Parts: sequence; structure tokens; C-alpha cells
Amino acid sequence: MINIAKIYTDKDASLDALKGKKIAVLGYGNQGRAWALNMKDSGLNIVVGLERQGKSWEKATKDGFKPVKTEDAVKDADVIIFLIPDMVQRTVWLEKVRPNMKKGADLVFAHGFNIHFKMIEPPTDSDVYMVAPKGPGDTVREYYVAGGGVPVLVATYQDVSGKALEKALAIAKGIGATRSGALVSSFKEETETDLVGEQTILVGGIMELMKSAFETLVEMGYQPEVAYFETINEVKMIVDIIHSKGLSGMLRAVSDTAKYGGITVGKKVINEDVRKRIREAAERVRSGEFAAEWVEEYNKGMPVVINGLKENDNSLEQKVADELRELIERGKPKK
Ligand SMILES: NC(=O)c1ccc[n+]([C@@H]2O[C@H](COP(=O)([O-])OP(=O)(O)OC[C@H]3O[C@@H](n4cnc5c(N)ncnc54)[C@H](O)[C@@H]3O)[C@@H](O)[C@H]2O)c1
Ligand SMILES: CC(C)(O)[C@@H](O)C(=O)O
Ligand SMILES: [Mg+2]
Ligand SMILES: [Mg+2]
Repeated sequence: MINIAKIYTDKDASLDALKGKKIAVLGYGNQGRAWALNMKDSGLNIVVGLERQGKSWEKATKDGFKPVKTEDAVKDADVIIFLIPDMVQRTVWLEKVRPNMKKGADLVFAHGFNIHFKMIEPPTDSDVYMVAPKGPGDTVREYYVAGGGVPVLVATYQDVSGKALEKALAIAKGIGATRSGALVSSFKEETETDLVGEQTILVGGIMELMKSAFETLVEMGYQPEVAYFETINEVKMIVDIIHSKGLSGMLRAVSDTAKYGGITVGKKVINEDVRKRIREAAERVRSGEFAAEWVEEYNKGMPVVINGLKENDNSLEQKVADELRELIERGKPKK
């Protein structure tokens, strides 16, 4: 038997712990927009706090919010949610939140980076908890609007009131997550697994695997469009089946030829060496080495990130994606 994690769903969660409280959502980007809209639609009292007038300010206003400056949003907030980039949270905390927040207000995170790596040291009289969506912000909004929810990890770091988990579950319910499930974790577990996941599979692994297969086929003289359909576009369809039926469901949905080729060749391509490097990546996350390197990169103005984005924008894969976009969109199921 596997060890079953504690999972809360809608029937175990109530909005009551946060009803009528003022909830400041800092940031209106990927997660900020989704959380603010979902929680507002769920009947919670939301104020959007932003640094300055700009794109996010306009977006929030268009969506029906009246954004205010960060320092004004946190002044009388009972709950302060950090939905700004991980690398800016420390500065915003030191300069805008800590000097202006109400004593004892809750501090809430969607990822444990700043708390786990001690970049933010919270006051001892605040509840500090986390609701970490296991999916992108746009999906958090899309699923909620369609009546569903993206699962989350919930965790408490400081529980002064004795109600931190209850409040985390209220937020999870507010964003629609408990329609699916809220799994109890810790700041350490969420932070480390999230970083390992995005580096080795979700962002880094899948991208490099797709690029390796695509570029190999093109180098061998196959048409880029054919290579794109095969190595990038169809991934969604295969992953959709894994998503609903697991790996076994996927194996049963493909031909016996694909089963045999996949079972034998997959292990040769993604071999023991790859596992070793995944382990190395995970150890670098766990030791804090990755976090230190990322802070240094951010402080230099993110040259590696900027260059990586530029490289991808100019890649053949992206050119084919742009060329085929209309065709691919045309073929998608209509709602
Ligand atoms: N992106 C995701 O889907 C996702 C998924 C799970 C958890 N998270 C976590 O959620 C948090 C927010 O990530 P995100 O991707 O939604 O952020 P984001 O990059 O989309 O944040 C953009 C928002 O932050 C504001 N912002 C940018 N720089 C700022 C600064 N210097 N000072 C103040 N505000 C600034 C912008 O105005 C904008 O409103 C992070 O902790 C992240 O790890 C993100
Ligand atoms: C969406 C992801 C990759 O799961 C999230 O962890 C992030 O950092 O954006
Ligand atoms: Mg992440
Ligand atoms: Mg993640």
C-alpha cells in the first residue's frame, strides 16, 4: 500500500474563515489575476495591490477591480497574498509590506521559495501559510470558470491563531482548488519538488526533449512541419490521455507498435544517466545551490533568461509553431 496523503475537498473546506476579511492580492500576473477573479467570484473581499500604474493596473481595472498601491492595499488587510515574482518578494516585503501591514496580518504564498530559503523572515505574530497551485495561472482561471479547479498543495509555516490550515483551505476553496483537491504538504516539500519538477520535466525537461527530437528529425532531412506535428504538437494529445487515465491508459490508447517501441527505446533515450542527472538537479535544489545561483542571475538582470527567451523566439520550432497556429487552432474542439 502506498502512503496516502491527506487531501481536502469542497466538503471539508469553508469560506467562513475568511468571509468579510480584507484580502490583499499583491500582483496581477499569471496567478494574481486568476486568484483575484476566482476569489471575488467566490464572494471574498479582494483588493488588488500593485507597485505602479501600468499593464497590470490596466488589466485589473478592465476586469472590474480598483487597484491601489501595495502600501495602501496592505495597510488594513487581514490577509496579504504574495503573487508577485519570487525574486521581487523580498524587496516588496522589506520596503512596502512590513512597514505598512497591520500587526498580525496573515502572510500567504503560492510557492515557498522566499520562506524556505529564508529570504523573508516573517514576524512571529503572523500566520504564514501557503496555497500552491499545481498548474499555471491561466489554467487556474480557466478551470474555475468551467466549474472545475486546479489542485493545490497547502502548508502552514506559522500557525499563531490555530486556524492557519482552515484559512489556507478557505483560499483553496475560493480559487476553486478544493473542487479537485488540496493536498497537505510543507513549505520545504512544496518548494523543493516544485523547483525539481519545473527544471527537469515541466519546463526544462519537456522543452529540451521536444527540441532534441524535432531538431534531429529536421537535421535528417524531414520536413519541419512534419517534425513539429510529431515531436511537439501531438504531445498535448498524449499528455491529455495520461492526464485522465494515467500512463497505463496512454499505453493502451496507442498501437502495439508504439507500445513496443516506446517501452524499449524510451529506456535507452531516457536512461540511467538521465536519472542520475535528475538526482543531481534535485540535490542542487535541496542544498540551496540552485536558489543562490538564481538570486545571482536575477541580480545581474537575468541575462540567461533573456537570452534563452530570445533563442527560442528565433528558433525553427517557434517559426513552425507560428506558421501552423491557425491550422492547429482550427482543429481544436469547439466549446
Ligand atoms: N506562474 C504560475 O503559473 C505559478 C504557478 C504556481 C505558483 N506560482 C508562484 O506564484 C507567485 C507569482 O508568480 P507569477 O508567475 O504569477 O508572477 P508574475 O511574473 O506573473 O507576476 C507579475 C505581477 O507582479 C508584478 N511585479 C513585477 N515586478 C514587480 C516588482 N518589482 N514589484 C512589485 N510587483 C511587481 C507585476 O506588475 C505583475 O502584476 C510566485 O511565487 C510563483 O512561484 C506561479
Ligand atoms: C507553472 C509551474 C511551472 O508549475 C510553476 O511552478 C511556476 O513556477 O510557474
Ligand atoms: Mg514553480
Ligand atoms: Mg509548479
